[in-house]
Amino acid sequence: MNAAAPHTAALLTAEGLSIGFGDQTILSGVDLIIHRAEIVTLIGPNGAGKTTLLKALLGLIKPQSGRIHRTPGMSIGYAPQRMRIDPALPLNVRRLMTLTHRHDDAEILQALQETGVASRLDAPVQGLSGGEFQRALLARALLTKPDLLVLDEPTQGVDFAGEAALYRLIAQLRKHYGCAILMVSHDLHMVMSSTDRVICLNGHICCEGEPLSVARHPEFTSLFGEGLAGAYAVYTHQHDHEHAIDGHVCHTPGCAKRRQEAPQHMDADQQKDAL
Ligand SMILES: Nc1ncnc2c1ncn2[C@@H]1O[C@H](COP(=O)(O)OP(=O)(O)OP(=O)(O)O)[C@@H](O)[C@H]1O
Repeated sequence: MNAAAPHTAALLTAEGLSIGFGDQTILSGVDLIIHRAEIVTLIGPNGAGKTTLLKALLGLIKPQSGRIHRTPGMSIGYAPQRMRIDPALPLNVRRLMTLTHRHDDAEILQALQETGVASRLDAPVQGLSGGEFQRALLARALLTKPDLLVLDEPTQGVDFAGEAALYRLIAQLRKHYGCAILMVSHDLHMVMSSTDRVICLNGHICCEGEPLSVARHPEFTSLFGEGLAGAYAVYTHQHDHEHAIDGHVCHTPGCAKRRQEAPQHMDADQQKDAL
C-alpha cells in the first residue's frame, strides 16, 4: 500500500498551529497538509500531542495560534481513542451507531458490512471483542461518507493478527470511499507498511515523509531507538532465502523442500549432505 495514492489536491491544511491547555503549550509550529485519498499516520511517544492535534484538526479544540483550512463541504468521520460507555447502560451496536446522528437501518447495516461486523448489529456493545468494537467504531465513522477518516489508535485492544486485518481493512476503505485517512498509531511496524506518509510528533513535527525516509531520520531513531529502524529494515528486506519447516534457513532454491523430504533416518550431517 505504500504506492503513492493519487493525492494531489489538499483536503485540509494547517499552518503554524500552537495548541495547548491554559498556559501550557502542548504543540507548536505545526504545519501539515492532508491530501485527498492519502493515508497519513501520526506517531510519537505518549503525551506527544497526537490526540490533541487530531482534535484541533477536527475543530474540537481551538488552537492558541495558527490556522486550519478545511475544504468547504468536506465531511469528516472520526473514531476516537476512548469512548466511555457505562457498563450499566443497555447499549447495542445499532444504538451506538446513532448516538450522535440519525441514520436509517440500511445505512447502518451497510457500514457494519463494510467493516465485517454486521452480525453484531443487536449485540450489546459491552459484549464485543476488542477487534469487533474497533470495527464498530470504524463503521460509525463511515456513516458520514467521509472525505477524511480520522482514526485515533484504531487497533487498540486488538491482537497481532487482528491488527494486520484492520490495517488491510483501512486500506480497502480508502480505495472504496476514496477518502483520506489520518490516523494515530503506536504499531510502528504496521504503520511503516500501511501508510503513504508518516508524521513523527513530539511537541512539534520532528520529521515526516515516506515511511522509509522517516525510519532513517535521526529524530526518529532518537525517539524510538536505532533498533526500530533496523527492525524496519528487516521488515522490508528482500527475501533471499527459504525457511524449512524445522526453521533451518536455506540459501539455495528448493533446499527447504528437499530438507523436508529428506529421509528421517538420516542424522543431521547426512541430511546436510543430501542437500
Ligand atoms: N483537556 C486537557 N487538559 C489539559 N491537558 C491535556 C488535555 N488533553 C490532553 N492534555 C495533555 O496534553 C498532552 C498531550 O496529550 P495527548 O493525548 O494529545 O497525547 P498523545 O500523543 O495522544 O498521547 P498517547 O500516545 O498517550 O495517547 C498530555 O500531557 C496531556 O496530559
